[in-house]
Amino acid sequence: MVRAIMHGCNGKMGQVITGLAQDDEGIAIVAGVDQYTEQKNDYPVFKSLAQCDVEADVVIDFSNAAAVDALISDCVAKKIPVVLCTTGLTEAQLEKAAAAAKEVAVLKSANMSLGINLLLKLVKEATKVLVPAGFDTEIVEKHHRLKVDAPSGTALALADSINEELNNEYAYNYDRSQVREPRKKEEIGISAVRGGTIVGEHEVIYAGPDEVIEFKHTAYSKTVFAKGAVEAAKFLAGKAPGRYGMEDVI
Ligand SMILES: NC(=O)C1=CN([C@@H]2O[C@H](COP(=O)(O)OP(=O)(O)OC[C@H]3O[C@@H](n4cnc5c(N)ncnc54)[C@H](OP(=O)(O)O)[C@@H]3O)[C@@H](O)[C@H]2O)C=CC1
Ligand SMILES: O=C(O)C1=N[C@H](C(=O)O)C[C@H](O)C1
Repeated sequence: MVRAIMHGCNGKMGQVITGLAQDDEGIAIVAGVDQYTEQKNDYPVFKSLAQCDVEADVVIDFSNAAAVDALISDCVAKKIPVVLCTTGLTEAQLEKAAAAAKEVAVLKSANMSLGINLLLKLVKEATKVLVPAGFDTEIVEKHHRLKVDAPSGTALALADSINEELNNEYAYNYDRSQVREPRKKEEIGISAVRGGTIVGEHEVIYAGPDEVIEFKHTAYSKTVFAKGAVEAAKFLAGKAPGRYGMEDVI
């Protein structure tokens, strides 16, 4: 059985994963880390990973970007693999995660669902055919009103996947309100909608001459992300240092 520490254990995703792990004989949450350590879990909760004295095989992280620097340092110090799911990381944090992967196994993914991980591949095929034929690419993401980062990590991952097929020559446009000019060809538009309890929707729109093709993924519950994170943790426990992704798990 894989022993996991849940970083951000009292948050929305932390609690869904805690529930899922209770019914899974392949994984046990042996400790948690959160800002407030009041006891609502059947495992001990610490204020930081550094303070956690419980032995574990892997850390699962769903917290917030401000917590990730310390998390990465603590994982390296303790030599524990980490499944990094928090979004909204800075360039410096992404570089820190890449450097940490030389010391421990790091699996970073903005979206743990099967559907989005398939879509990341499908958009490459679509881009290859459609962009040279004159199609423009726009991404629209929708999330619940409590989400603090925008655009979503998934929207950025989709844009990166598309841009790789375009030799990374396209710029991302998040806001057209400040200029009065036609859309540039070499850009990918990314728009964010926030409201209510929307779990997560991502649309990739290819708009061409007289025709439009749209790919859409809708998450109906946080369980799709939680299941992916649990499988990723089982996969990562015991792995050699290096960078891993959900494509290695699925
Ligand atoms: N990769 C994926 O598939 C998915 C990624 N996410 C991402 O995961 C992250 C968390 O999402 P969600 O659970 O909805 O958010 P929540 O805000 O509900 O949960 C985050 C938890 O982390 C806690 N936290 C804050 N600072 C620290 C710290 N220094 N150490 C440990 N814990 C801390 C928060 O405490 P407090 O409330 O007191 O601040 C809160 O309990 C977000 O970045 C989100 O975008 C979400 C879903 C899927
Ligand atoms: O904050 C969320 O809820 C989600 N965040 C992730 C992201 O930023 O892409 C993944 C998912 O869509 C839910």
